[in-house]
Amino acid sequence: MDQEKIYLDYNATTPLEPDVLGAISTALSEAWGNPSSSHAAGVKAKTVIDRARTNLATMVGAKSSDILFTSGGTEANNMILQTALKHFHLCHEITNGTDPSRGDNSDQLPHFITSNMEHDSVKLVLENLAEEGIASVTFVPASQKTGCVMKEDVIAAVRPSTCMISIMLANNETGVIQPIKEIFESIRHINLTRKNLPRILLHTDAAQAIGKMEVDVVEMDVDYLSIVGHKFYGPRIGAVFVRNLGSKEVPLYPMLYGGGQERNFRPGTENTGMIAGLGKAAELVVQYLDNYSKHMATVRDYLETRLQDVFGDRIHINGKFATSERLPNTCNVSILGHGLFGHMVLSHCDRLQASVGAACHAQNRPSHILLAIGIPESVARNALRLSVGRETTLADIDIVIEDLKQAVEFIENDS
Ligand SMILES: O=C(O)CC[SeH]
Repeated sequence: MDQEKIYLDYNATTPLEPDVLGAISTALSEAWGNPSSSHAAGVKAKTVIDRARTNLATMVGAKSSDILFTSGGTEANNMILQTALKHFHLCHEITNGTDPSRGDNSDQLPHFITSNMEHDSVKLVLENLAEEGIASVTFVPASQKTGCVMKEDVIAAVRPSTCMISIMLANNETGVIQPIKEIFESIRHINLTRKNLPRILLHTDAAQAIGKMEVDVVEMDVDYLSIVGHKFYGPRIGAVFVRNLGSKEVPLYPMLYGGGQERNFRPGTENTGMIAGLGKAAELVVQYLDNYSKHMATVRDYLETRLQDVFGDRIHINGKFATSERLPNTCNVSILGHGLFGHMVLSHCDRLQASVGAACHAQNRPSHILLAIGIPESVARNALRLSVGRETTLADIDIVIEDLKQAVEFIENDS
């Protein structure tokens, strides 16, 4: 009989909390009206949506009028990046000629600054804009001493045509938390001194951070923030925070045109059921974040202790830096040894369900994110990304450790 699987891939996706499922089911059965309709059925649906919007705003310290629902994180990130591109062209004269110090026309194009560790829904958007000659992009390498993008390196990358800085709040593979508040604070000072130049807009993708650590848009002083429901036990839709949405200072341009929903920023008849679920997931984070993060940290730390107990100095924790913070639930670990490739070890585990890196990346080659923070290829290709959840127990970890032990022994005896 198949033994119960132990899921340690919560950074890839999470199950719905039962209360979230209940909220979705109730909304689908009782608030099915068109939220734009003025009759009772429509008003009922709109009320559900407004309550969800308020819960999301509370979760990130925002005004509810600054929250917009999207189909997910990919749409949120694309919308924000495309907004910066359009805003550059709509609002700023492009300086003629070139900057001699650069010897090219890169200052004629909107310039983006990001890190070399972003999720593909930021990385590939910017890579494509650069390849098509529509924008110029600086991918600031993370420090190999901290796993973080350094403020000084971001500042050094700023040029007159810089229109946006987009850096994720916490990395999905290593869990390393980026110094967003510090970086954006320094850029705001630069914005104050820039005359007749594009104001540098500030975005962070908070997909992996929400539900695991405090996320406060006022404290971080961001202009935009991306929210992804299925990373914090919510449904697979998302939302964006836009500071003072509708103001000229922080613009937002629609990628879709239609019936005027979401104040014309994101038209399309609202997905009331999923929005209700997202709102409930946010409500639970507001209520229980401290418990969630403490529990996950306890379990993750126990996991790393047990790994070291069993595998000793063959264990390399990828993304653990003395001066950087990590998400409480993430352990990126390599078991050193010939043939112990991450995907091989996982394929010989009977009970563990995890990944070697981002679910949307190939699982049979070293992660570019680990290589980017200086993990040697021989270590990176043995990486396992283990991410614990709200329900993960110490007993689960004991099972996982035994599973990994037998998988490693099998591979080594077989080689
Ligand atoms: O697995 C992840 O890290 C996110 C989905 Se590509």
